Amino acid sequence: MTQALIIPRPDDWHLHLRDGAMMAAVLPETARHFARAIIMPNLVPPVVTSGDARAYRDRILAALPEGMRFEPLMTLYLTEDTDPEDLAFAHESGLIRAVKLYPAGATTNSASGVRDFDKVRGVLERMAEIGCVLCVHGEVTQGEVDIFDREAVFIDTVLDPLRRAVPGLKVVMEHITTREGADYARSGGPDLGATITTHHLVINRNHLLVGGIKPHYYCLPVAKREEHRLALRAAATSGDPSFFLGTDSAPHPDRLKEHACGCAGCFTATNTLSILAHVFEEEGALDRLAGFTSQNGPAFYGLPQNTETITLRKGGPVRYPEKIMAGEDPVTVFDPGFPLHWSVDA
Ligand SMILES: NC(=O)N[C@@H](CC(=O)O)C(=O)O
Ligand SMILES: [Zn+2]
Ligand SMILES: [Zn+2]
Repeated sequence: MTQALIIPRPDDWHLHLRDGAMMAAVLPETARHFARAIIMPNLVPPVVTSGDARAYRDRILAALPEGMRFEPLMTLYLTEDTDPEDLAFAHESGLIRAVKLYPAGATTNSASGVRDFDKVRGVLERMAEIGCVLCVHGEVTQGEVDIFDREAVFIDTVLDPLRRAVPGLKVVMEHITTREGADYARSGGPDLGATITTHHLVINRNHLLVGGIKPHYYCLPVAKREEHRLALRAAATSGDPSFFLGTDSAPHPDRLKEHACGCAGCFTATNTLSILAHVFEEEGALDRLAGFTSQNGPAFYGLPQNTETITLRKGGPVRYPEKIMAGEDPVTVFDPGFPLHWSVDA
């Protein structure tokens, strides 16, 4: 018996498209299934001004294959020098939907991020006034804080004080990886949301480290203990509108992942929906998949839900490529470690 599930066309509320040949390779992988995505601004150099965002949006649209539709929802990379007037202009004109906060040095291409939070207070207050969402990479960067504790410490020492200092600011905790993250997001009221990635619903830190290091499972925030993975699964499948999908699909060439100092990022765009259907079915929550992938995100961002639908169908094993090519560079597709049976109708 084949089982089918029709859901509104999903959106991805946290996506890395990169630029150039990599963008050309990965953009169709997302546009095939997703209507819109929040596009991360951590290019080198980063997307800082409205001019940068407009030029990047135009490059994305130019790279979109004939016949595919996709709406990039642009973001600005918050720096200590961000001009609040330029930001407000970009937001009011509909060019950007959010601003991204990277603590300096926290993750891939975050060197221009924020060191001194007092320096961005004025910009954050302006954002609260105009209703612009702040997306946050929530990890502290102090060398003395253990990498597995960096998210929980960030919540207590940075995020909570920041939200108290700037009431009314809409914040998305990006790619939460801990029970503490899920609990904080759940208790934060309507101005606080959290994205959860596909891979953090599937892997814990054992998958990364036991039996040999698996560079394609290395991402930031790093996968935590099993109890945290289970807390994320409970949150994602709970139906709570605070939680929505942000795949954080983050492609890197294999030569930089399989390296003595491998880059952080899992490339999941290709098989994300098949994996999510599998996870939600395992949790007995297929009826809540649409909320997570297609409804809670637009509601948080104040955007309409997509009117088109996609059909997921359960059948024989789903085939997907082990790697895709970005120019001459192979990029490994995330391997969930189990066969997938849910496919998306073309
Ligand atoms: N998630 C990751 O491990 N990497 C992201 C950056 C980020 O989202 O932190 C990337 O740009 O590669
Ligand atoms: Zn991040
Ligand atoms: Zn990311």
